[in-house]
Amino acid sequence: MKVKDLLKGVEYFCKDKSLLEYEVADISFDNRDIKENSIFVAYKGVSYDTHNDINKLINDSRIKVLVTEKEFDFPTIVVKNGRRALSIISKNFFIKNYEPNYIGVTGTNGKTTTAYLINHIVEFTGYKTARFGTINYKIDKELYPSTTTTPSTYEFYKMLGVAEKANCEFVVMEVSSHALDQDRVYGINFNYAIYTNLSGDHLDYHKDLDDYFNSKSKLFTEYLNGCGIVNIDDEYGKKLLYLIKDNEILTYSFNNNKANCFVEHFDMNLDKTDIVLNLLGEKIHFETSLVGKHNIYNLMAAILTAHHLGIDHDRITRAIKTFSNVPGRLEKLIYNNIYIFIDYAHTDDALENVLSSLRPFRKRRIITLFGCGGDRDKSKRPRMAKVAEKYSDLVMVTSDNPRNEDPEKIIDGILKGFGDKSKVVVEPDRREAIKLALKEAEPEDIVLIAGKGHEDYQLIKGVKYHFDDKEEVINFFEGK
Ligand SMILES: CC(=O)N[C@H]1[C@@H](OP(=O)(O)OP(=O)(O)OC[C@H]2O[C@@H](n3ccc(=O)[nH]c3=O)[C@H](O)[C@@H]2O)O[C@H](CO)[C@@H](O)[C@@H]1O[C@H](C)C(=O)N[C@@H](C)C(=O)N[C@H](CCC(=O)O)C(=O)O
Ligand SMILES: Nc1ncnc2c1ncn2[C@@H]1O[C@H](COP(=O)(O)OP(=O)(O)OP(=O)(O)O)[C@@H](O)[C@H]1O
Ligand SMILES: N[C@H](CCC[C@H](N)C(=O)O)C(=O)O
Ligand SMILES: [Mg+2]
Repeated sequence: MKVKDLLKGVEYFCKDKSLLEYEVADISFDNRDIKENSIFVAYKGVSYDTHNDINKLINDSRIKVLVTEKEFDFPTIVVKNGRRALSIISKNFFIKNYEPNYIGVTGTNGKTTTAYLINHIVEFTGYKTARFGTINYKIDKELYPSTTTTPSTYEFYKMLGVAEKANCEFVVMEVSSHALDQDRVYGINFNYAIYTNLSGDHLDYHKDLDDYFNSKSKLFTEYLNGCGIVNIDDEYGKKLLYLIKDNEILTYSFNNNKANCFVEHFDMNLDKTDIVLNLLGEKIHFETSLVGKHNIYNLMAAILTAHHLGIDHDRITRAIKTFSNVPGRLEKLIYNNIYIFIDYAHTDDALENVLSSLRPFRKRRIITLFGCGGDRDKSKRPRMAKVAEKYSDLVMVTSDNPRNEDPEKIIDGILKGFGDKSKVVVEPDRREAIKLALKEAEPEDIVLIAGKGHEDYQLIKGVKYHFDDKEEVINFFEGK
């Protein structure tokens, strides 16, 4: 493709116009992965600035043209923002004329579940979809491993190119605060933007909660051209209402009857929930295998979206009835009448939601096992301990993904949050900790194994080991 065609929609300055006439075969942006005959886009990233390698890059024969954020004493194409340029260049390279219905979900918790629900309802209705998120990326029936919750911009547009060829009419995706901050989806106009909630997480990356919120709100203020769907039980959700301009807004709340969707009635046990919602004045009654009050929020967000898309209520309720579960989200296993739940709760808010949902069904004890990820927000560690202590009869503190941190140090951070350590057991080896928890459990106990959900690995000092909470439970009881 010609460089000038790749640059359509990018503001640039180029002294040597002949660069624009070059033909390139791919896009590069990483010095460890330079493609033959490519245009290289340099930018200052979170931890690395490829401008520092410019002298090597200019002499690399695989690179035909360089796009930079500053001028050098050799010709480059100069742009103000390299990340944004990379997004538009990737879009022009991979996509021809693709205008599906884009549905983006953001918020601290509930993105994956809400995106799965929406995707399911839309597929049930007969549309072809693409879905991007934490667990995997899906294009029609094809699954791809997920790298980050929202793919990097190059990967994102590459996948959209595949979705275009597969004629997917919908793209349902999680849009993380990191992705918004890093312009990974720059170039897309979302038809729907959904806000779930905001609570303490990622404060290693974002300066504070307001900064975290500002990144999330970009989905509504910069990327939305359609309908915003907002949880108004959340304080930041209320703020968001004032920021959304020139777009329709639909709201949801548990019991605020001024919201466009709220709960009239619900009846929940550990297997299913029966719900009556008020949906823009009409009652909608359905049963779901999802449990937990937080999932009612996810359901409201999904149902509002489906309703606005014009999907009739009967079809929505039938779709929800056939929705089984999201892997690793309150995934239930029962052995010897012990109820074991695997859940991805890795923030205090998520843990609070899950444990407060399980607590009413406690016949005997609640045993909670969790750890915290290394190289991630340290402030959530003691807060998670506090929540675990509040709802549990026994807490097993272990490792999550230590990454490059010392597991003992992470555990020390967690232990600071407990008021009373008498019901806390520490076992840094997650496999051993799961065994201990299950050995300890007796019929009618509830065991919550939190933090890793669907993950089938453990990251320790740069090495990815196979590890799967669910597999550990099955092995324990089935003696493998
Ligand atoms: C901190 C962070 O978010 N980093 C992400 C970000 O990095 P960045 O673009 O700023 O890149 P950088 O590492 O500073 O590098 C800048 C440039 O130099 C290049 N480079 C870099 C290193 C090098 O040796 N050579 C080199 O050429 C890079 O390719 C890039 O072009 O952009 C990259 C591409 O989009 C991401 O892969 C990378 O995610 C890292 C791997 C990561 O772990 N991110 C996590 C925290 C994350 O994004 N999580 C969110 C939220 C999950 C949730 O919702 O809870 C997610 O969306 O998954
Ligand atoms: N609406 C919600 N409000 C609060 N907590 C929730 C909600 N939905 C799910 N959770 C809790 O958060 C965990 C993660 O849920 P989910 O994967 O749907 O969220 P996510 O936003 O995609 O998370 P991540 O950013 O880690 O991918 C669940 O396992 C559950 O414990
Ligand atoms: N998207 C989240 C996932 C955390 C999952 C948890 N198991 C951990 O490793 O901390 C993050 O990257 O912070
Ligand atoms: Mg997710």
